[in-house]
Amino acid sequence: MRTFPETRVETRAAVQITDIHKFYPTGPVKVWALRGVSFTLAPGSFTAIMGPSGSGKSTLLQCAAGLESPSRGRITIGHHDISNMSADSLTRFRRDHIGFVFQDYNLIGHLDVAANIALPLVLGGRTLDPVWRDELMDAVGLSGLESRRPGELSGGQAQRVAIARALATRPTVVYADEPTGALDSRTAHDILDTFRRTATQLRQTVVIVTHDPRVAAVTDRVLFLADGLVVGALDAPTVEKVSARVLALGA
Ligand SMILES: Nc1ncnc2c1ncn2[C@@H]1O[C@H](COP(=O)(O)OP(=O)(O)OP(=O)(O)O)[C@@H](O)[C@H]1O
Repeated sequence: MRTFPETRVETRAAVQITDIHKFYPTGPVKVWALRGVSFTLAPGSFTAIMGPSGSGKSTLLQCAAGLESPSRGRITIGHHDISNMSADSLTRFRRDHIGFVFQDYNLIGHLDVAANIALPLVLGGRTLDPVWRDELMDAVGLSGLESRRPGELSGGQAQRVAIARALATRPTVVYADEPTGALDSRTAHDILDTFRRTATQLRQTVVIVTHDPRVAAVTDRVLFLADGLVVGALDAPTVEKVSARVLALGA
């Protein structure tokens, strides 16, 4: 496989999350999904977020990506504080600087694979460099499927299109919610390898939510959430160490 063509040089934190709170107004009772989460991610780092069901993982990812507004706290991506951006600025900023792999892929049914992958660039008035497109297609194992429509893909292939689309703009940070959930173990391994190489070679910051200790063990650092708080972190994780922490949290 070829190497990625470009290296980003960043001098400060790629992502800074400061004291994020988030509640959902559900009837008379507020549900506090996040209750004061702070952490910093270095450029090129690969981080997993784990925790029991309902601990706030998806909410944290959505807030960190500017898809949900936190009730309180600050989120900085590169040099930009996204917490105070107008809706229009945030939409543009997200398109250029933040990649997001949704659990249900969010592919456009009437566009083929190549057009789905190029979409974030096209929406911003740009085109996808064909060399980079081929690198991406190769990296996620989709070469030859450029003309297929999402309805003609398996779940795993659709997920890989979503990942390639999230990487297409070479964003500062890529978030992925359970990115290997629908994949067989070989493809999951290839996808994790792609994330690992983009993190290392592009200095692209990658954050994934996962329930799988084998997936978390591929990352540099695991953050553990419980009841809307970061309750622990594990550097240089192994399957055994992650499993032990997960067990202790009752995840
Ligand atoms: N749109 C919403 N409206 C109301 N409550 C919500 C909403 N989204 C999430 N919640 C609540 O916020 C809390 C955190 O949910 P979240 O989906 O972030 O957890 P999670 O750790 O990702 O869970 P899972 O592993 O089951 O996906 C839960 O109590 C959940 O019920």
